[in-house]
Amino acid sequence: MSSVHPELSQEQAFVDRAYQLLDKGLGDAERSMADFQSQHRSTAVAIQRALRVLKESKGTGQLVFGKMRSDGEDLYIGRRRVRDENYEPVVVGWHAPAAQAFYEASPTEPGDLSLKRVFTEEQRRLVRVIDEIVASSAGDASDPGVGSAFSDALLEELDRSRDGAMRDVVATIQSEQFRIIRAPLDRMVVVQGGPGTGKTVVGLHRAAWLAFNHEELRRAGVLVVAPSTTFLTYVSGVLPSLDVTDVDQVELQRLYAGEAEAVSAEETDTARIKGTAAMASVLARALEQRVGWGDDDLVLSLGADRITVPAEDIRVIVSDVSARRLAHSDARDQVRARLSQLAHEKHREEQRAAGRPVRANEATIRRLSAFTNAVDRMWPNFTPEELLRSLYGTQTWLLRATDGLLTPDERARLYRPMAESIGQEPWTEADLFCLDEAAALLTRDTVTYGHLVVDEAQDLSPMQARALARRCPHGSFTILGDLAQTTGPWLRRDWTELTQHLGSTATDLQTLSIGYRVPAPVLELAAHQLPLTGEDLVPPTSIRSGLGPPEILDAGPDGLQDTVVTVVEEKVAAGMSTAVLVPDATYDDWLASLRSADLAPGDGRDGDFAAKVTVVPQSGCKGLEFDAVVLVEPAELAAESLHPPRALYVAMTRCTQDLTVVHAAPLPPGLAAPAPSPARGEDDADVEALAEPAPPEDPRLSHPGTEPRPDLHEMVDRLSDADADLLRSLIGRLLDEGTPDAF
Ligand SMILES: Nc1ncnc2c1ncn2[C@@H]1O[C@H](COP(=O)(O)OP(=O)(O)OP(=O)(O)O)[C@@H](O)[C@H]1O
Repeated sequence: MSSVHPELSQEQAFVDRAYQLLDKGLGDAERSMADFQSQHRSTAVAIQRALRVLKESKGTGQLVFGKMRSDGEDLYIGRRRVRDENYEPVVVGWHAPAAQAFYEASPTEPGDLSLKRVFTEEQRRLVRVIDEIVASSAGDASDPGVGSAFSDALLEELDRSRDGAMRDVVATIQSEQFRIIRAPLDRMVVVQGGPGTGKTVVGLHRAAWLAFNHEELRRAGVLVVAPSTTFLTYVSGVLPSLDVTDVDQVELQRLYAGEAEAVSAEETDTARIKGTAAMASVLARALEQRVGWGDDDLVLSLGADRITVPAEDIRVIVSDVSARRLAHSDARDQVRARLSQLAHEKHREEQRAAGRPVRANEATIRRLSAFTNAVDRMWPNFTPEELLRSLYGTQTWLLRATDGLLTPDERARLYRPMAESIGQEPWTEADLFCLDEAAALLTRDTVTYGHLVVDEAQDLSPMQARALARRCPHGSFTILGDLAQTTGPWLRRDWTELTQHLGSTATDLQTLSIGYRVPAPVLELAAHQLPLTGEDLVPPTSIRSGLGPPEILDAGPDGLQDTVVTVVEEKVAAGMSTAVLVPDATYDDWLASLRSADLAPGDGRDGDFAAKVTVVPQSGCKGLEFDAVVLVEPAELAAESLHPPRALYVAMTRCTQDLTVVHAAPLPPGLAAPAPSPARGEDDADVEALAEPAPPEDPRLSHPGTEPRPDLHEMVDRLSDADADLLRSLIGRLLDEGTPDAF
């Protein structure tokens, strides 16, 4: 622990002044808002939102977290820009170009800096000031071991106790991370890194950094996609604390914005079939098969008169419109217009030939119920839910739609009788992505973004990747993941196939190899699982020592519950946030028994991480972290997993300090004894069988273009000059966005 820094009180005075300026700016902005609000409600609401974000970000502290000196000039770096009364910058925002040198400099590679100082603040009081680089040490890289490259500021930050919510790391971003954060936008950046290497924090900081520095991106939108509600809850505080308002966050399962929600589970094999890219072709073909006309002419009655449209002419309309590859509903509009035009022509010809007056125009013809029935027959209207449930529930249609694309067994897995109503359909997660694909075929009006950050991407199915690709038509993605942590049905050896489904051609693969979370002895034990996968997978290098080697406790046949409770009590007494990580099958029992032991555990399934103890199901632990983890009955956990060594590797790498394994059943391989040497393992055959090459582009499945979103600046343009000026200055103060200068 560092002693009190000689310049602490001087730095405290600076921090005090920065807060005073910020408080004053906020007060002024709030007063101006009050005047403004009554006149322009919608704009005022948007600004209110920005104001709230600003207040929240201030609440997290660390308004000023660093200082650097270059050529004798000092520059303070903070969570956001602060200006003085004369509008001169006092603190540079972390995302501004001027702050770059702060992040690029490290103790071993100081660059032009003669001082890099990092502050830790609590409730506006500086509790620590650490000099990472000082003139005398700058450039001294005589000890290039792993430890020397990491500053005390980083190590102290990593040692801070976890409180169930991910924090931003603006004060201690490392140079290898910063390079990824500001990597070019015009390609897909894939970040591969083991557990705890900072992929999630890097992804979130990149989203904020890009939104701040690229106005066109703010207009087009930035979206962060999280793998689950639990995970989203865990990370949701980071972006607001980074002073960004223009980044949306959503769970993968909520991308589909239609009526259906996933309410049922299904067998992995069925989910896998629904996730293959072949399913996109099945849906496109299924829809095509509902389009057409038979051999009978269309006869419309107009009082005593008849209009006859020959079958042959109707089939020409269908094939012409089909050839245009429009969205199904747009095509239907065209079919309807062409059919009414043709029917009107036939009516005119027939009436003229019979010497009778023309009785109807096109609009009248379109109102005839026989006409609407005919359009429905040749080009039926569907919602995505109607299409998918009728396809699943109609054996003959399924047979035709899947012929040559799926095996009979795969087809049989898709069949399910229709529920009584759409609202009662047992939709599953995999169904949601089939519905999303169907929606794109039907209307192509998906909301799109300029950039997507996708976390835990190793588990994506091709159909999920396609849903993401539709939302990011320019292919500007940040893909975060770890191939070693795949726990679903999509095992992959590399990222190529997935990036193809995401529709990107230019890909930049970045690797993170430093482990910031898991203590080295814990990582060492967890890494015994890697050879068991049969893959050549390498764990990260941990920079933490934690509280020593993991403990493995044999609780005996009747002692499991008592042992777990005792261990949890010890960890909580030591002040550690503790997860009890259990097999899914016994989750409810463990929640109940820890409740009855008066431990007041949070329910990890609901993202309830505020309690000191949280029960977490193994299927929902990915991406999370706690000070201490008590891993219960690993053999059971392995037995219910698709890829046992990978599931154990994920579960064992959730702690920042301490891992205890408690078991009554015999331990699984790798925990009981050293793992066998790398060889073809149990997952190996699966990898080859399951990685699915991207199919050639199917012309029926094109992706939509970008729709720019209106933003605050556009709203301003619609106001009168005086209001616009007032508002511009407000936005400048509140959002600090679109900064023309380097600060
Ligand atoms: N530069 C940094 N400064 C401080 N803390 C950091 C830094 N980088 C990473 N961390 C911390 O390390 C921990 C792990 O980071 P993160 O969750 O982003 O890793 P991950 O690679 O996404 O892990 P997983 O693969 O398990 O999802 C977090 O607590 C994060 O705040």
